[in-house]
Amino acid sequence: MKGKLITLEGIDGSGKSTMTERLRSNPDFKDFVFTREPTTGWIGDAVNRAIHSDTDNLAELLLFTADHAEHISKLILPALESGQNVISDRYSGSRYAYQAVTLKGKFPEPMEWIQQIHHGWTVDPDLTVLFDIDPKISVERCGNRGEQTKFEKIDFLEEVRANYLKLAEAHPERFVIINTDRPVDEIEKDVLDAIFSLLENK
Ligand SMILES: Nc1ncnc2c1ncn2[C@@H]1O[C@H](COP(=O)(O)OP(=O)(O)OP(=O)(O)O)[C@@H](O)[C@H]1O
Ligand SMILES: Cc1cn([C@H]2C[C@H](O)[C@@H](COP(=O)(O)O)O2)c(=O)[nH]c1=O
Repeated sequence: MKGKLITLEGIDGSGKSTMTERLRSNPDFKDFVFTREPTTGWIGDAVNRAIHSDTDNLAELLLFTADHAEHISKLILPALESGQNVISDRYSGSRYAYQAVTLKGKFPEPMEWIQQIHHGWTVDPDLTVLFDIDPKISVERCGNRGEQTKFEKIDFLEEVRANYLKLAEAHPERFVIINTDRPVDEIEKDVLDAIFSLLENK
């Protein structure tokens, strides 16, 4: 594969979409493919129905995972194979961090179980930028936006954050943790440093 896959991860309201828009309007990124999960396709629409309703947690994970499979085969792989760099606002890390909380008690080791069902077909990112912030701050930021998902609760997001930090500890070779309780310009500088350092080592 010739292109690089960069994913932006973090709890709700941590600033990923704000940064995605900054990168998208940066001329250095004009040839990058920007994408997101849940996707904007029909399976992504089904995911959005699930997260705004009382859907069974396992069914919800499987919908997110189906959306990921479609994303990989229709967009991620073709783009990378054609040499394009891809930036995804949320990706598999969201499943490992969020659904490991919703499926607590259903499986002895939910995060490992979820990772296992991705094995053999997912594409691991070359770089994951983890937008790290205290959920008390991010939930307050979300309060200033419109529609909320069922995940935007402080206690729940504390657990999601802990899962993200666990993933970052397990994969120091590709995770960069960025404190996003700071002005956007400062965050942007760190994000650009992380991305350019990956691309320089190509
Ligand atoms: N560094 C920052 N300082 C203050 N407010 C911010 C900062 N970054 C983003 N915000 C604001 O916080 C809110 C959430 O930001 P954003 O939508 O970028 O988060 P997100 O990580 O994409 O959230 P989600 O995953 O839930 O969609 C927005 O109202 C945004 O304007
Ligand atoms: C990909 C993915 C997402 N989620 C959660 C995270 C958010 O609460 C929503 C998506 O909303 P966004 O504001 O559009 O980012 O879904 C998840 O639980 N698992 C996933 O795999």
